[in-house]
Amino acid sequence: MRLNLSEALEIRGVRVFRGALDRPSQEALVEAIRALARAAPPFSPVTRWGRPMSVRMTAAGRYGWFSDRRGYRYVDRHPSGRPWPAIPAPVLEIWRAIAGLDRAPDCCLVNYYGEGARMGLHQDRDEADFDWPVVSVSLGDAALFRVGGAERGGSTESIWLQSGDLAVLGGAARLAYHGIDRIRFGSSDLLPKGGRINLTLRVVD
Ligand SMILES: O=C(O)CCC(=O)C(=O)O
Ligand SMILES: [Fe+2]
Repeated sequence: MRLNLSEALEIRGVRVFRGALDRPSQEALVEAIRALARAAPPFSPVTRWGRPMSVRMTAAGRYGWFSDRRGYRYVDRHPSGRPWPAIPAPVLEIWRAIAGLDRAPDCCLVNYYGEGARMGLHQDRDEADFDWPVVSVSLGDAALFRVGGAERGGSTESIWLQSGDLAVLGGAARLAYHGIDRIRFGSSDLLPKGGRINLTLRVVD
């Protein structure tokens, strides 16, 4: 992994490292995610109101995130009943560069955005310790990322996340509301069928 953290900007306290991953690094990540998805096939979680989410998901690590009519939670197994695969080494390298060596992430959540997929404004608050950041990696098509404050209903700002960008929700922005309004389908040629992959690295418990 070649990481370039020199081009940093901030949106509502969320740090964005533009072009942090060069093309070979992005391709290496996609390869690793392909292998992960063979071991833990992506699925469409259902919200607690019974609606399938437009994003497909899978995960690696000790925990993956799951949702059904009982609500949202971390679980230690893929829906198949098998444990989640290990977090790929290049993904761990990104975490170490941002969050250091003291703690490895427990979860690498993998979100797949096809044409028309989006993710509503939410906080990442199912983790036990908000001192650890959530580190997000964007691969493939550009995505309109919206960020607000720690309270629902406040003002928001938006930025297009591009393939190879990292975003870090940490410090005062750890509980910032955020979401993906839309993707610009087909804007990147990283993924042969188009779409976007987002990875989020999290310390869970
Ligand atoms: O796709 C993204 O960039 C954000 C994903 C996200 O917020 C999440 O998985 O909690
Ligand atoms: Fe999130």
